[in-house]
Amino acid sequence: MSQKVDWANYVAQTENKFSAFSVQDNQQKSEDEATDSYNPADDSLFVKMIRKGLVDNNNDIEVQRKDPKSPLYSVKSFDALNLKPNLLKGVYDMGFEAPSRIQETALPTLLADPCQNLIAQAQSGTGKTAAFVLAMLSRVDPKIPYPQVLCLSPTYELAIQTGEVAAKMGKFCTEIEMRFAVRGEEFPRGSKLTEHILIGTPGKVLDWIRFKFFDIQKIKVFVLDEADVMIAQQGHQDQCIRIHKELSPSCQMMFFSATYNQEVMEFAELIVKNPIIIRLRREEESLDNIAQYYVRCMTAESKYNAVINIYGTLGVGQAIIFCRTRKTASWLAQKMSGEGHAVAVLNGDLTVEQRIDVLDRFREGKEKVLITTNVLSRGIDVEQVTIVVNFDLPVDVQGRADCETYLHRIGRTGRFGKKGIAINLVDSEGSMQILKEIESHFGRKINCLDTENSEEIERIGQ
Ligand SMILES: Nc1ncnc2c1ncn2[C@@H]1O[C@H](COP(=O)(O)OP(=O)(O)OP(=O)(O)O)[C@@H](O)[C@H]1O
Repeated sequence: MSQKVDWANYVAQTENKFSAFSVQDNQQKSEDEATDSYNPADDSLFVKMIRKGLVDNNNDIEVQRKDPKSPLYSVKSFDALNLKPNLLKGVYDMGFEAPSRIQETALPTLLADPCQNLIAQAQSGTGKTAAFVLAMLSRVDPKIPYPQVLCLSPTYELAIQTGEVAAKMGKFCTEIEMRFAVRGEEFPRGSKLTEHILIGTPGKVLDWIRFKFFDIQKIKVFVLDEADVMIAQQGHQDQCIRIHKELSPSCQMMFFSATYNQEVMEFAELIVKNPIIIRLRREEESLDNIAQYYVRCMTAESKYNAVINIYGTLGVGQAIIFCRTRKTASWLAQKMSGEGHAVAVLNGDLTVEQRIDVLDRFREGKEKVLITTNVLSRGIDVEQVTIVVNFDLPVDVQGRADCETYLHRIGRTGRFGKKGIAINLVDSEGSMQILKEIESHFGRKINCLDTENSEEIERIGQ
């Protein structure tokens, strides 16, 4: 597939990304100076506990595939899914041996003739991207030189990642071309796009519709990745609905996400005509392969120490730490890197080039820890992430538990059946309350990591 993307555009030119930090040391100072009952002897116990949980991280995928309760369960092979030979070649070239449950169930619907609309839910890291990318590539007629498939993602990074998956899968479909519709991609007025697939973010796509760079009526497949946040009022509803309204009534709709709350699902069913719906029961939403814990950290110092301890457990793995605000993320990154730890920060303060550079470096393992905000909570796929830390628990604008964001955040580990650990730092009665809400929402116990309780050591590895 010839991608008309100037990759150099996406590579950061800046030598020192940390210069973009807005350091808020003063704001944190009083917390940092607070005394703490922290005991260095706890370190080794804590480290041992986490390491034990990650021993044997190569959960046997074959075993999971044969377990009907697993999201990786499948009875078919890729050969049985009626994919074009060059696509099948691409799938096998990526090292995929068999489809996951969502791939096996969604693809026959997505490839059926006449085409069917689909609203699909599957757990994070279980191959939704591959499912809709295969459908996108299958539906293209490469002989017609204009955009026929439009895929929207909530963030720049996710659009780029999806494009990279499409490029790999379509490696042998050399006649298919695609274009990113993201910040930084500019055209002279009057231009017409000739690529078959557009992958982008809603704002840029709306601009391109307005400038008539392509004819939205000719789009025959419309994919919404992270569909719930794309159509939620607090998310990108305005822009996505404006795009959706311009589509031809015969356009095939494909909505994918790991989460849909009731309200969002009702809205999705309103805007998608006669959809096939693949849904999970609440108790199926969180994955067994991600062990969830919380640590009580009643002072800023003990929160910071917990992060340092977790850093010490990483071995060959990597961690993503989620903070509520850009300020906290920058403060934490600077404090850690100031003490010689290999960490990076990715938040909205950085330019898009810097953001993609940070993510690339993290993927290459140059930094062990990525400190970020909700901007990276969804979709980002980095196989070696073994630990996710919620430095701050996710809350909505009213300050209530944001269970959907929680699930997406912890889903940055435990990709495709691997083992992962999610650790929540609880720093007040309020955050304990939020943790309890999350626990009862998913009906899953989040265990306390008590560094003085050696029985925990036994439990965490099971
Ligand atoms: N059939 C398969 N066999 C082996 N690996 C696969 C298969 N399908 C997908 N993967 C791998 O699993 C990982 C997770 O897949 P993907 O990113 O598509 O998950 P997702 O369901 O879209 O996750 P999220 O909800 O976080 O967006 C990726 O690294 C992908 O390459």
